[in-house]
Amino acid sequence: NVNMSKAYPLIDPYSTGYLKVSDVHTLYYEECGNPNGKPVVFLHGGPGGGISLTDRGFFDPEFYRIVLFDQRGSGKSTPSADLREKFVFGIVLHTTWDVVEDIEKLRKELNIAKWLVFGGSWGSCLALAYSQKHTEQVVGMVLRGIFTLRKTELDFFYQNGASHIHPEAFEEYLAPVPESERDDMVKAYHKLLNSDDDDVRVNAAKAWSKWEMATSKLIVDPLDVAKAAEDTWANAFARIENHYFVNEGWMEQGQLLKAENVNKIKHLPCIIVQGRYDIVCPFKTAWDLHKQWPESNLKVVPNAGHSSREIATLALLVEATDEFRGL
Ligand SMILES: CNCC(=O)c1nnc(C(C)(C)C)o1
Repeated sequence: NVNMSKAYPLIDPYSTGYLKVSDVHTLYYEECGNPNGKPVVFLHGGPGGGISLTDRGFFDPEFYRIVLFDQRGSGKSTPSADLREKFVFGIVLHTTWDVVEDIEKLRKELNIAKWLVFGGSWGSCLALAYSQKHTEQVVGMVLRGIFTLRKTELDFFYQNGASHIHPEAFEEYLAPVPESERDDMVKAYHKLLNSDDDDVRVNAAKAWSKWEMATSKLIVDPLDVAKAAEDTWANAFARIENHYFVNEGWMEQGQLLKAENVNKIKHLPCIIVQGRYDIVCPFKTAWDLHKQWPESNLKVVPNAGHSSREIATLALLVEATDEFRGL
């Protein structure tokens, strides 16, 4: 029952494809809207969340060449939930920086020189990492629910913080973890999500995913919670998220918020849309980013949580992409 009233029509792609980006991974991507329009790339959350039909609705299809893709291991990209970067003796696992380069590979495949970058939650983290590394390819940024994988951010949501707002859902999230291991939930879930026992792995993936889907909106949406019960989706979402969080995104603490890195992109137009009551990626991180980047246009949604699909948040995101048609 997602109210997409402010969104653009959910059009069909005019082109879809698969792009091999490494020994292991092939990405699914789709292009919607105007083939000759201004390019925009949509970076989904999670990581591991994959794109959804409704993600097309943030952009004016007559104006934008809308590029959406499932990041490695996510959605229709293959192999699902695979954490490996390459097949070599011993295991080399993929990192944030491999995904940053995947975006570049896709951009070149589509013969795009520069594009607007749109990303929420993990997508905002990836957008910051990408734009700070490939600044010349970015014309502007629309960011939502700012997330930079600092330990304080991860602790708030996965250990002790959001649990005070949703204690009953948190008890379900705790359930698969032995009491003796509950002092480090991300580490405990890493064991469960990489178990050789399929039942243990899938059960943990559903519990991990349900915790996030039950807390993403100010008013809990049963449809979101139901999504967490889909085995394949939950497995990819949980395994990939946990893999990135155990490694704190392969970034120094606060790296994306450091002046030396924000200064690389602060000349770019940027609109930040942040729910006041976002308990998945609390407002503090958006505030820290804005203080480092005062030129960014911070829009606080007074009656929203984390999701891009809460009505007021969605409206501001569409307003932002409409405004950036003038870039
Ligand atoms: C900690 N993960 C936050 C995030 O990136 C995220 N939250 N919800 C999503 C989906 C909409 C992709 C489920 O992603």
